[in-house]
Amino acid sequence: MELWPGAWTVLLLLLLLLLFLLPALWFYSPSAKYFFKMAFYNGWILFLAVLAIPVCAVRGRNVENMKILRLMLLHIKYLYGIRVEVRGAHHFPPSQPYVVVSNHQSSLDLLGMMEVLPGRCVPIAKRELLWAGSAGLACWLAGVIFIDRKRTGDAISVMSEVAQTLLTQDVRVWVFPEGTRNHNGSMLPFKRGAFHLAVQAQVPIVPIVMSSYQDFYCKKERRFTSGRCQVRVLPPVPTEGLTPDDVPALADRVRHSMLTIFREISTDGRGGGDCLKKPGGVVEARL
Ligand SMILES: CCCCCC/C=C\CCCCCCCCCC(=O)SCCNC(=O)CCNC(=O)[C@H](O)C(C)(C)COP(=O)(O)OP(=O)(O)OC[C@H]1O[C@@H](n2cnc3c(N)ncnc32)[C@H](O)[C@@H]1OP(=O)(O)O
Ligand SMILES: CCCCCCCC/C=C\CCCCCCCC(=O)OC[C@@H](O)COP(=O)(O)O
Repeated sequence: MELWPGAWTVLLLLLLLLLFLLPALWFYSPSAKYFFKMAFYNGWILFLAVLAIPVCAVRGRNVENMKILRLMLLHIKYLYGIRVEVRGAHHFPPSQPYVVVSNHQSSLDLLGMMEVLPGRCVPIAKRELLWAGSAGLACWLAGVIFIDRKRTGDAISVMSEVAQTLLTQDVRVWVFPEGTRNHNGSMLPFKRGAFHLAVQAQVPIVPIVMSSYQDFYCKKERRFTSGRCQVRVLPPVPTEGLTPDDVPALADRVRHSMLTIFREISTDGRGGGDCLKKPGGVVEARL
């Protein structure tokens, strides 16, 4: 086979790029490192999902498949040198349906989530995730509940169906009540779906707080190093006897308790900030 003469030069340049430029970028450019690490994170999850799909497909769409995904994802924290410390796991009610609510900083939340995910617990996710290739299909097979955030009525009726499922099929649900990722060192106002869900099903709410990632991860600064994160499970909040009228106060109370813990367990004691590092390594808080 004859190659176009210039092709050798191109191949040689590509080889040089692989051998020297990429490692050099890795070592000397934190932004490139951030980019590679995030690309690998997503790519690795997509790859693992390809492996998980046939195994999960044997059972069809089933919440028990979430155990398989969980086991397959647990090692990722070691690849990234992230120490996840879990506290308060004894607060999970032993055998009953409940609604977990947790803060949502980034797609890295998957690491903390898999660390504590209880049995028969399904996350509620935005519908767009269903189209994330193999990851979307794996999520669907594991029973992840998808909602269309652009159609409030549809999202609410899905949540109401979930309330029925909670009771009849003994499942737990994991909701990110901020409704979107938020990495600004605080928590967004909580949307009320999770709280309506818990009140409709009359099941407890289990709040979970993941400490700020800002010591080791900041999207804005393109910074991603190794680090540690604490996942704190708070005592369950009962909803027995509450009505829809009680939902706003309930949501505020839970958010307040979570924010207090978030500030307490985030390493700079203030829950980070807008990850703006001042000279001297002090993180300026923007709460
Ligand atoms: C091995 C490889 C595996 C690879 C696979 C991948 C790996 C792992 C698998 C699992 C991991 C998956 C993890 C996925 C995480 C994804 C996280 C997300 O996608 S977060 C985004 C989606 N989640 C949410 O949005 C949840 C929080 N949102 C809400 O609760 C919202 O309220 C809503 C979505 C229900 C509606 O939102 P919106 O349209 O903005 O409307 P609101 O203003 O919030 O509400 C309008 C009024 O309606 C009231 N309301 C809300 N819910 C109910 C209800 N159920 N019943 C009755 N009324 C309800 C609400 O209170 C508002 O009224 P008001 O008078 O203003 O209070
Ligand atoms: C062939 C199609 C290829 C698509 C490639 C998509 C790449 C996605 C790869 C892996 C997915 C990893 C699963 C991570 C799960 C966490 C999801 C997540 O954190 O979603 C964000 C969502 O909560 C809030 O979204 P917004 O902040 O509102 O936005």
